[in-house]
Amino acid sequence: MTVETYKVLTNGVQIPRIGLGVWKAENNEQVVNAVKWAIEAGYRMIDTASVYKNEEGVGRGIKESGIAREDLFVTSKVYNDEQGYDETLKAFDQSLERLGLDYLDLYLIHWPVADKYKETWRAMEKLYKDGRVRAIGVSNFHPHHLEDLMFSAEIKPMMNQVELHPRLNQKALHAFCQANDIAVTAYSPLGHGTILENQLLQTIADKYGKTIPQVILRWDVQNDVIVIPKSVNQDRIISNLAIFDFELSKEDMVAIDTLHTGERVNKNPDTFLIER
Ligand SMILES: NC(=O)C1=CN([C@@H]2O[C@H](COP(=O)(O)OP(=O)(O)OC[C@H]3O[C@@H](n4cnc5c(N)ncnc54)[C@H](OP(=O)(O)O)[C@@H]3O)[C@@H](O)[C@H]2O)C=CC1
Ligand SMILES: O=C1CO[C@H](CO)[C@@H](O)[C@@H]1O
Repeated sequence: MTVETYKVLTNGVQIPRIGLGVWKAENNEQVVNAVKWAIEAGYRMIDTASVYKNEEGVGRGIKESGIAREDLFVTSKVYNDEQGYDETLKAFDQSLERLGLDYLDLYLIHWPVADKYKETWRAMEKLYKDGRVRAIGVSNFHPHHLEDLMFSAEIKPMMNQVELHPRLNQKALHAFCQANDIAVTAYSPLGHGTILENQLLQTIADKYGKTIPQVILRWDVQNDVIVIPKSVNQDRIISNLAIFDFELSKEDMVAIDTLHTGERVNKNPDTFLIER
């Protein structure tokens, strides 16, 4: 199975299959270097968020890399305390300013804040219609949130970014998204660094002469899931991208599916916002 390095979103926009995640790359110097190393290695997508407090570093990394803006796909997100119509428009401007960019490729509602996400979505639609962002979507939305949002939305979300890794394979959510033309991005694809040792994954990795992270990331792209592994280490940044030169067999894909336990490393969208 050949996998293109880009996926086409429902509105025709091309999104790279793999990008660099930068959550917890909080020190600006660290994020600047990670972004530059990633672009140098061939990454064409960076995933940040206002709450990561590193958009300025991401912007500097992009600028110092010398890459043409149109060759890069930049995602950011509106956080929970920034939601609402006017608040979202303002948060978007602030993200752009910190990034030093004049448009985003993808803007996401970070979490489904129950009493706010519909209003927030109207602002996302405005930003999209005004040409300030090339695609809009959500993150941490369960099917019931998506159904509720789509019921009143003028423009359907083009992306749902969710926690997804071998221990939480999100099969039902993915099927729901595919049926509704919503692409899926796996965040914490390496379980936030907790799925780096496993006998089954090691056996599969050895068979292909690859590492466990490469096997997991390849499993994602073969499942038509976009991935955004985070690393601030140059060797690991380079190695995580080396997933387009091998193919997992159907048997190995199914074997990886058996690792599902339903365990999360992040919060459950149904309870997180109640705690907020
Ligand atoms: N929408 C949302 O709510 C969320 C979105 N995200 C996004 O997803 C991205 C990725 O998720 P994240 O939770 O950061 O975790 P990941 O699953 O990407 O794991 C990152 C951890 O794995 C380590 N690592 C990365 N590559 C390798 C490798 N090849 N070998 C060994 N260790 C490795 C990193 O360390 P090191 O840096 O030292 O290499 C880091 O500790 C985030 O950075 C963020 O952009 C994440 C959480 C929530
Ligand atoms: O992307 C994420 C990482 O940081 C945030 C703040 O802790 C989380 O809420 C979110 O899921």
